[in-house]
Amino acid sequence: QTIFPKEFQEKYLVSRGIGTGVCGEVKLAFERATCKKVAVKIINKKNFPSVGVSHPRRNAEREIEILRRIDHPCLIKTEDFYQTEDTYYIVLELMEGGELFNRVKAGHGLDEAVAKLYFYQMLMAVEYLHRNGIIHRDLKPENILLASQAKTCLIKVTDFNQSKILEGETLSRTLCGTPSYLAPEVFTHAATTGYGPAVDAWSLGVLLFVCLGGYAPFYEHPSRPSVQEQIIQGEFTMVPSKWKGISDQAKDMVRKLLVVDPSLRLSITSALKHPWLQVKHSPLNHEHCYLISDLCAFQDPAMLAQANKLMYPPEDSDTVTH
Ligand SMILES: CCC/C(=N\NC(=N)N)c1ccc(NC(=O)c2cc3cc(OC)ccc3[nH]2)cc1
Repeated sequence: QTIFPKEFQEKYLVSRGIGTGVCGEVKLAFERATCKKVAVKIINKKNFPSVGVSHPRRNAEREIEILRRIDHPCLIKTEDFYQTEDTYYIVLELMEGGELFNRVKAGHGLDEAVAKLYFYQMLMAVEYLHRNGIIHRDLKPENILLASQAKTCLIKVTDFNQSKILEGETLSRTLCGTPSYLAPEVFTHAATTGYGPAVDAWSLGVLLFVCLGGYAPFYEHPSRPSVQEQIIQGEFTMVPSKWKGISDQAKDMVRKLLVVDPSLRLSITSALKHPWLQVKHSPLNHEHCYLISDLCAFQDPAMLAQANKLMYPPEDSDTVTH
């Protein structure tokens, strides 16, 4: 049973567990003064053995640093923060819709229009992270939270435990000197240990595949190669019965993201320009439009124009809207 710091107890009344993760649990809590519902993520500093490269405490400190830096409508926001010598207590806005994982595990995919609305928001969130020198590296349905039970809702990306901050400063300091003695990889993979932002594009491809198809592209099966082998080969199947109602543009988006060679893989910015997201006949209804416009209000005007194009077909009468 988790014990909470006294000052935490004074401000919040903790209720039941609402989600579990590998590195701790999430509890529902009420702010006593306002009765406002919040989520509390409890991260035990010591609960992983200190094995492997990523030292748990450094991971947690990096995550806290990332949480402080980010501000985007599709990224989780922290409201309060407490720690004891062995546990972090992070108070977050409550995402009433829970994890995307529970929406898609039912075995069939989401409506294409809903998958598009969620995917578009994930792309905007990840594009913002990359623009701020952060690679998520652990995008999966458990880390996509839904704001409400409604199908058309805001989503937020969470869990920066595996995230990496591109060491821009060390790289720029390295490049101040005379470059003539620097090895080629300092320029190509210097900022990350072989990880580029493209890893997030691959994960978004897997996420989109699961949202549309209702099953994973790479999965354990006795008669199939290992999951790792399937991924390295980029081997996946769009089972006709599961994908028959899905548009060719949606399938094309998935295929261009699930490309093994990161230099050939669709980038996040290119994905935002893909025809599937430029539709004039978007089947999304008007409530999405405001949602997307509100979301994009945080972006630069170009993004807002982009979102409105997605939602509001041009005025000219000859545009066919299905
Ligand atoms: C600031 C911590 C970021 C984080 N994880 N970080 C980590 N694992 N290191 C994290 C991970 C999971 C969550 N989950 C939630 O907020 C959440 C709300 C919720 C509501 C539900 O039903 C209403 C069901 C599951 C839920 N998870 C929030 C944050």
